[in-house]
Amino acid sequence: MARSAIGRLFAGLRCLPVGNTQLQTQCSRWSSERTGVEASMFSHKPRDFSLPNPSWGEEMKRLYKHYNLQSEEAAGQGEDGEWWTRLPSYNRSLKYATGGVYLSKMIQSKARLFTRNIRDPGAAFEYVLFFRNDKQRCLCIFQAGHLLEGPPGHVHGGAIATMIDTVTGTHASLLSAPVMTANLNINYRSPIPLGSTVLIESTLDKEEGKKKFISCKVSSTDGSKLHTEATALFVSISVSHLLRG
Ligand SMILES: CCCCCCCCCC(=O)SCCNC(=O)CCNC(=O)[C@H](O)C(C)(C)COP(=O)(O)OP(=O)(O)OC[C@H]1O[C@@H](n2cnc3c(N)ncnc32)[C@H](O)[C@@H]1OP(=O)(O)O
Repeated sequence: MARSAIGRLFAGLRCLPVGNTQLQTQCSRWSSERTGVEASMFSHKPRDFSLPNPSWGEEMKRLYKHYNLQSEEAAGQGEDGEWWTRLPSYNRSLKYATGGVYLSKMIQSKARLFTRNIRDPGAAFEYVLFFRNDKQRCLCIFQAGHLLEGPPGHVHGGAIATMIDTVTGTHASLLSAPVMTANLNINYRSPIPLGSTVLIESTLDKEEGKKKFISCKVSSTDGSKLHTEATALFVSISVSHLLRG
């Protein structure tokens, strides 16, 4: 019972991140044809955290416009060429799941995505993710807020790791969800000033069965400074993997 409810939830969630109105509409339709559980998932309009807010600095806004424009132009151009599509981003995914070792009522009602759980705009993780149409690359514009301080005036290494895991994990999920991070190797090359905007780019290196190898780099927005490099391994899991405890 619990497994099938969560399986349906994952199927629904795979539709959610794709910033494609047609696909979302199809998913909504698909869901409403099934049980009321999925229908209720789409009956409200959750907040999309990757839309501009007043905390965004000039560089964040400029880059957002740049990549968003590519999506809009591509939409009018058909299937040819390369373009980026923005991914919407929500702060919860478990609300309607039932049962399971971890899915107590408390968790169902209070679970929030780690990077989206601070309401104060600009205080922590401000980011927007785009994926390229061939899904070989993802790109994230990230503005690091004052709550992410590590060394004075600079971003905490754990916060950087969180963003790398988020970008590469989202990338792997786009290829085949659900996945979990099996391995993450990070080299910190130069500190990231607090409040600055950086680019996080992930590239699919190879796929081997259940494994996806993804590399990632964090750099200044003009590309002149490499802040961080990483490689990550994601392994596809069955939904029952999350229920084992
Ligand atoms: C929409 C919102 C998106 C937000 C994105 C956020 C992304 C965040 C992602 C995470 O942070 S996940 C949380 C952190 N990760 C974990 O807690 C994972 C804990 N580890 C596990 O659950 C399991 O170890 C794991 C799922 C990774 C693997 O277990 P399995 O039993 O499924 O795999 P198995 O042991 O059968 O290994 C499968 C393959 O992977 C390889 N492998 C597994 N773990 C490895 C490892 N650590 N290093 C290298 N290789 C590894 C393993 O050798 C094997 O290779 P081969 O197929 O070639 O034989």
